[in-house]
Amino acid sequence: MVKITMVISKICCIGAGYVGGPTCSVMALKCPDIQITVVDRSTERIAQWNSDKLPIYEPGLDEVVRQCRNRNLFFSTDIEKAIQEAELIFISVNTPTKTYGNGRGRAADLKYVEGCARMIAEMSQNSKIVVEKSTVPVRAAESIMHILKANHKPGVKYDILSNPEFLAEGTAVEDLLKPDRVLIGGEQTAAGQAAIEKLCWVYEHWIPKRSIITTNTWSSELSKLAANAFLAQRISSINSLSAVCEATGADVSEVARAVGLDSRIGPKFLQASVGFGGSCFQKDILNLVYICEGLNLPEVAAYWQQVIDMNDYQKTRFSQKIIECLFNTVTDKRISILGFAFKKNTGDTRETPAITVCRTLLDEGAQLNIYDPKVEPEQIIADLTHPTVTESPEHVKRAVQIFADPYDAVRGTHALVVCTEWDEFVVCHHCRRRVTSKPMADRHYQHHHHLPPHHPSSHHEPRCPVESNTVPGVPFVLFPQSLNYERIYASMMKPAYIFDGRKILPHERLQQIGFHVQTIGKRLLHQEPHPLRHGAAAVPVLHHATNGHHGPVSGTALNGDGPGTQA
Ligand SMILES: NC(=O)C1=CN([C@@H]2O[C@H](COP(=O)(O)OP(=O)(O)OC[C@H]3O[C@@H](n4cnc5c(N)ncnc54)[C@H](O)[C@@H]3O)[C@@H](O)[C@H]2O)C=CC1
Ligand SMILES: O=C(O)[C@H]1O[C@H](OP(=O)(O)OP(=O)(O)OC[C@H]2O[C@@H](n3ccc(=O)[nH]c3=O)[C@H](O)[C@@H]2O)[C@H](O)[C@@H](O)[C@@H]1O
Repeated sequence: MVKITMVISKICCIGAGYVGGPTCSVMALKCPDIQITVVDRSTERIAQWNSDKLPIYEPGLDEVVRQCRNRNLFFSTDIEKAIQEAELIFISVNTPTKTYGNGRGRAADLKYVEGCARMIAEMSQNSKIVVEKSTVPVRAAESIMHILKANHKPGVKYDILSNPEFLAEGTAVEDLLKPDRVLIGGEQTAAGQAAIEKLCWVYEHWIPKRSIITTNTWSSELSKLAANAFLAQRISSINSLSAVCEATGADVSEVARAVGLDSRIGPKFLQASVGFGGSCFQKDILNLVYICEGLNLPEVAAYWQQVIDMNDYQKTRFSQKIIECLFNTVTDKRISILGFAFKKNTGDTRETPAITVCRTLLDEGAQLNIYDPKVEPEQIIADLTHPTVTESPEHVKRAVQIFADPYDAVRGTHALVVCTEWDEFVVCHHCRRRVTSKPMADRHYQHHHHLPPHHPSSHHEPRCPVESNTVPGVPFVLFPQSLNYERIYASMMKPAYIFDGRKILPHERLQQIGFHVQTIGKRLLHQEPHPLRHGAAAVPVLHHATNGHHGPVSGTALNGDGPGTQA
């Protein structure tokens, strides 16, 4: 190994997005001896990074930025200055799926990465280590090197490293502080190894050496695509089984638990859902498929394509189920969508499955009330009026209403659809603890049954002793808001439907309230007896009117989920 004679004192990161911003913030926090400047050509984005309202929502990020900003962390649009001063430059720009020309709809669009390479070549006056942080096709570093070498200047030398990012949105700060591994790929030459050592030195400020692994450049680039493909494949695998569960009476959570307890398989990423979203899984797998086709490996391409196809199937299947259960028509029905982000704890909506659900319902003539705690209303409208989603943006604007309060969103609607697993949808509205299972829901209900609903300003918040005694070690977490499904039920049209696209709600409890419940990977056919109400009948009896009645009343027993659902 080559000995390091110089450490890095100035870093520049091109791209102040979901990766560049959090990555450099945590790096600045942990490396106070390094000055880090994050640049972007978007003046608006940089202004937001320099303001009190950051352009992205990530738990814990505000605090990190507050500590480092204008100390050793800077956000700027002066790209030239930052490039010139830096010894090491991260390229952290977007690499979306191409929407034009060769490889349209599949290949990664490298025009922004190439743009960075050209800027670096033009502006640099001394040697640089250039680090691919963006997710790129395998051998992209070669193209970057071609551009840099073709614009050779005397005395200016470049080393290219691949250092893909594995953070997940919603847990970015946590992931960056304690990554499973940091991966650095470089050329197997003395100069390449020296560059690797320097980047290792930066990470070693806070990451144990054993967690920093080094490979050749191509392995590093491919490992990033492979990791995302494996993760997405697990979701598609469990989602494929969720369809089998619904058809047979198995419960996908039980299957996932049983399978995940095999230490060779492990429990993570086996949560069945309406489908995966996010800016990367689909784009990176499409890119992998495209690469395989280019390498004349059609069988390999088809194998990975199936992960995407299964995800599309799952999103469509869930959307169609909503329509079927609502008597095969949603025309002029108002439906509330709870959660629009592609996962909880982020305001990001890129490739969110909520778009597919909303588009399907809008195409069928439904009207939508949408609530998400973190997504900006303009973003929802922009997503749903995008040309790839609708040919009639004016119709969408008329049919969609965005709400800042979930109770306002559900009022008067025929159905409620959970598209994002936000914690506030699943905490006890009395004690604000997470309610995830039927026994837990029942304990909460028994304990709080006669208590008045919690008032946010109350200093005497009722605590649930049952829960705190039965789950030792579970941290007490307060959420700013929490949903009261009895109140929701009372305000909805009847029969009131819940479609839980995340399998997070306490379904039997909701059935007890009177809801018709449908979820992923579990058949919920029978309304169960209500053990907690005086003189409850063996089967709750629902009035089958469309409006006006706020709870189980005498009438015709509906033993199932209404016409149109599978038996
Ligand atoms: N979003 C995520 O959670 C993760 C993303 N990645 C990868 O990281 C890369 C970046 O992703 P995001 O941060 O989500 O993208 P983003 O779209 O949030 O941010 C990219 C930023 O780069 C800027 N930019 C583009 N070209 C530029 C140029 N020539 N000069 C200056 N600024 C320029 C854009 O204005 C934008 O602000 C992608 O390759 C993605 O696949 C990797 C891991 C996680
Ligand atoms: O390259 C990237 O962009 C990143 O992509 C994912 O991170 P992210 O997309 O932010 O979030 P995930 O937690 O992976 O969730 C992706 C989607 O899968 C869904 N999901 C996840 C897990 C699960 O068990 N079931 C499931 O449906 C989520 O709800 C979400 O819609 C990877 O987890 C990161 O390691 C990677 O760096």
